[in-house]
Amino acid sequence: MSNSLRATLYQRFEKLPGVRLEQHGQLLALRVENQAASALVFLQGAQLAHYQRQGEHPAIWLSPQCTYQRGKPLRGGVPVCWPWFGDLERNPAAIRRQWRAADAPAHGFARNRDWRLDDVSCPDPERTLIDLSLTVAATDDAAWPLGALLQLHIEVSARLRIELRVSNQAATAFYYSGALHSYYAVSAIDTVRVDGLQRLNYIDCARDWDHGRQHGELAIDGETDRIYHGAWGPIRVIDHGWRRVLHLSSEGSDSAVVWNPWVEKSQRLSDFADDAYRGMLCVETANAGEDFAIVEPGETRRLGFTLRCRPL
Ligand SMILES: O=P(O)(O)OC[C@H]1O[C@@H](O)[C@H](O)[C@@H](O)[C@@H]1O
Repeated sequence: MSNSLRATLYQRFEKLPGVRLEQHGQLLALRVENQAASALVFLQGAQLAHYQRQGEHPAIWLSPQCTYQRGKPLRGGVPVCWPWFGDLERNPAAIRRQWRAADAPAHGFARNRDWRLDDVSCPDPERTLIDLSLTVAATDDAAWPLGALLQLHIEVSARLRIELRVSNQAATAFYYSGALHSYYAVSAIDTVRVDGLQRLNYIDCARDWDHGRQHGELAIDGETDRIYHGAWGPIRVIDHGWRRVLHLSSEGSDSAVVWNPWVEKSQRLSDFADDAYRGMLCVETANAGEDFAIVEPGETRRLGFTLRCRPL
């Protein structure tokens, strides 16, 4: 980012109450604090890295081992996965065909790019609104030669709301899958149960993409990597250790991904301590598996979630 752009951002936003720009390693971030909550959002990937209600435990988990490098997504927070979810090879042919380069980064390229910070506003002492965007122009991106505008709206208040809007700005329709890949902070993974997935069918990505069906609340007691289909209703992460419920409701999503790497995969993951799996759980608001989207020219699609933290 050029110095003049950086200076403009400081000039525009640092005078707002509770708003500060911060440099973390090579990355620029926006810290906001209001009477209800605090948050940290990186311009790279429009990645929220922290959200905590005043006086409570953090709701979002971020690895203390992050190295804050350009082009490398942070381990934790809410990475924006787009225009494909996970391994490109596991996506429908219509999505695979749109990528023209040899190497396909896991979870797409949006989380590695610099987004624009379009606006920050503080409509009242308990609410801060943040808007970021990323333009992918057909003409300057040979690897993904389509035209898209991505806009991410974040509300930091007593609740956390994140909405991704995907608009088609070109003459050709495109397909995508993706996710708001939330890493939630939990007291201890063995005291956590996930409610709201009962009777849903899932793809078990950790067990050869086998198919399964959820019976009862989900307890995490081994590597878990599942795409649940038909996950329209609210999902509750019940944390008995912190006596807290993370209540999630989603928009524009028919699928939810639940991921915890457990013992062995933790040892292989970048920027992740061997025992970090105990303090986090990903419940991702997704368009994944058979739930993918097509965007016609001029159309806009949305993917979003609202997080409410409630006492148990
Ligand atoms: O290490 P990454 O690319 O951030 O991905 C982390 C995980 O993200 C999850 O969404 C996937 O289901 C997992 O398979 C993957 O391991």
